[in-house]
Amino acid sequence: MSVTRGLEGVVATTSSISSIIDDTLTYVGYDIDDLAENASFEEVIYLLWHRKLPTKAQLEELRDQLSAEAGLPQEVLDHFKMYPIKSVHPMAALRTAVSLLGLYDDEADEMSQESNYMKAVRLQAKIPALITAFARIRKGLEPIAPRKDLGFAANFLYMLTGNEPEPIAIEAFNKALVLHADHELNASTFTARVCVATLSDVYSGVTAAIGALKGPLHGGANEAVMKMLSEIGSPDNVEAYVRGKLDNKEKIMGFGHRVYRKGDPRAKHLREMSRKLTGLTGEPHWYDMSVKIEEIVTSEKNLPPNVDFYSASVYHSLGIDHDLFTPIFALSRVSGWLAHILEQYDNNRLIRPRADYTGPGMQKYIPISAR
Ligand SMILES: CC(=O)SCCNC(=O)CCNC(=O)[C@H](O)C(C)(C)COP(=O)(O)OP(=O)(O)OC[C@H]1O[C@@H](n2cnc3c(N)ncnc32)[C@H](O)[C@@H]1OP(=O)(O)O
Ligand SMILES: O=C([O-])CC(=O)C(=O)O
Repeated sequence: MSVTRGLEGVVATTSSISSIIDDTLTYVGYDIDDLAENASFEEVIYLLWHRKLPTKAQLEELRDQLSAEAGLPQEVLDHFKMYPIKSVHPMAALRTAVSLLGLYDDEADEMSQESNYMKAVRLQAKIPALITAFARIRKGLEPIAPRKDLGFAANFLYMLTGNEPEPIAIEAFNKALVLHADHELNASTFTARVCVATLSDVYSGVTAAIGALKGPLHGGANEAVMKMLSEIGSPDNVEAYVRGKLDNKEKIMGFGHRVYRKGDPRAKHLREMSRKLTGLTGEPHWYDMSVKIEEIVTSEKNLPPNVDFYSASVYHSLGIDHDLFTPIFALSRVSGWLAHILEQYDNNRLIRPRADYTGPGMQKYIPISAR
């Protein structure tokens, strides 16, 4: 048997949701640059789930459904209060809470297309409520219900802080959500598909995907980037810090990618947002440090930044706690996970590769008294 480590380059499914060809990312054939500049996140959700952009009426219907499904069972809110709330990571809380949500959905195991679609709507609507409720409860604050007059991006920031966000914050956050929504067969999406290919339920698929996204080689890198920027502290310290890490053969978080070679097309949008927002908050050093890191890593290792690198300083500039960065990635990416889960159910086959066994040959059982 020949083994492809990390399944690099292995084509494991067909999909009509998103594609990466020659470093160009498209959702259903729409270039990510076009969508980032023009689309609302709700339009992108519709696009990923229906493979077409919505009409005004279809978009309104989706917005109404999301708004109607945003409430959380009281049991889930009470559960947060049982967690070691000061120390638990919000990604672990989200993973557990999504699994718990499944217990309060009477249709969790119902497998019809309509029922699975409505579970997708429910999860997309409730995940922002879960993240913001957790973020508030751990600070001793009450959760805030979403407002009907605000869009998805604005509502998240509103539910987090209780304040109506500035237009520039809404624009930046919407763009970040659009950019993170789907990404072909990345690790968390593959995890979701493997899980539901056993004909397990939607909640199990999303719970598994959150677990995969949490790791620092995947979605967890955005929080790790902010930790690195905070440790560096000032542009003057970048050179010594980065060269020290590279000399020690340590990875610089937010750089490199399994698929992109020339660069991640999402990074330039986040870079520009980082420049703008850090200027507006009077903290340009976050951007200046990031640019200096990029210069060194690109010239020394020929590794361009990925989507996680500049998203860190963008979210920081929006006043978001650093450990919420990866849950925010999940809040966007769940739209893609759900599209892939529905696609997997529509044309399912169990996903079960093989392993090349490297352990000992046949052995005879030795009784414990003789070992
Ligand atoms: C949304 C996302 O998931 S985007 C990715 C987010 N993750 C990160 O930013 C974490 C940092 N980056 C990485 O760990 C990697 O680039 C990955 C995991 C994203 C992709 O990695 P892979 O395709 O598996 O490449 P792999 O880890 O095997 O690295 C190949 C070589 O490049 C080096 N390399 C890769 N990324 C980095 C990095 N960020 N910093 C320094 N060196 C790196 C490796 O050390 C390795 O060098 P070697 O051949 O001399 O041993
Ligand atoms: O595709 C990948 O391997 C990781 C990534 O960039 C993403 O999930 O957005």
